[in-house]
Amino acid sequence: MTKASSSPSKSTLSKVTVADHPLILHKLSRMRDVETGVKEFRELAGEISLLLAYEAMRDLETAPQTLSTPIETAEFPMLSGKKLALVAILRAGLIMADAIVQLVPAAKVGHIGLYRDPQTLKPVAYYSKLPQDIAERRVFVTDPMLATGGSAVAAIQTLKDAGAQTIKLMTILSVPEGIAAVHAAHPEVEIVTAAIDTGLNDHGYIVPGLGDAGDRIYGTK
Ligand SMILES: O=P(O)(O)OC[C@H]1O[C@H](OP(=O)(O)OP(=O)(O)O)[C@H](O)[C@@H]1O
Ligand SMILES: O=c1cc[nH]c(=O)[nH]1
Ligand SMILES: [Mg+2]
Repeated sequence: MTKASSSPSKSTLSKVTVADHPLILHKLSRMRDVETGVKEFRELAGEISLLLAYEAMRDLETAPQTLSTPIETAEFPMLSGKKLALVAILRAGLIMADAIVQLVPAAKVGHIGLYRDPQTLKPVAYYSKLPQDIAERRVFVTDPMLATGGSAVAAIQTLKDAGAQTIKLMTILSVPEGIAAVHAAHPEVEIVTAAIDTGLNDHGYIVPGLGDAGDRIYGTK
């Protein structure tokens, strides 16, 4: 039996935040359970995504704005700075972006379609649609699984090619191999994840993991 995710709080890895809040860990354990069905799996993925966004967006800028409460007029913090974009790596990342957009409804949403070839484990690109002003936005890339890192590396490169400059990667499960791959290719990209698992099996699946996230979200297996 593998010991599940004993990642250090807030991580000691540079540029990696492990959001190991008890609520997140409990929900993640429910997601891992092979008995958890499609409906609950989706709900849990959405709930964890909201909690991860709380952590990932902690450094959003605010600026004081003058407002009147029913009691008095004063200055209060409102979001300022760069506008936001959520970019989902299809398919599985869509569930995260769909949840997070509830928190930041003015964010634009981009989609990058990639699937991992089961033999080579290399990402195959099949779609890309990004906000035209992506260069001016803070970008949060969403994908529940960071395994070999090939998909995240490719997606971030697509974003950079389109002009994106400020990019954070949000994942539910990561492994050291995937984190290393992202940081080898894109050292400045911060990663916010719920857990860092042990590693990968011979098929490139995260161990102990939760299986194929896309298949579990969409019921395709
Ligand atoms: O780090 P990597 O080794 O690249 O693996 C991670 C990728 O694999 C999964 O997508 P998948 O290819 O299964 O596509 P799907 O979301 O359509 O199921 C997952 O959602 C990531 O995008
Ligand atoms: O464990 C894994 C690895 C890649 N993609 C998944 O969906 N799950
Ligand atoms: Mg999949």
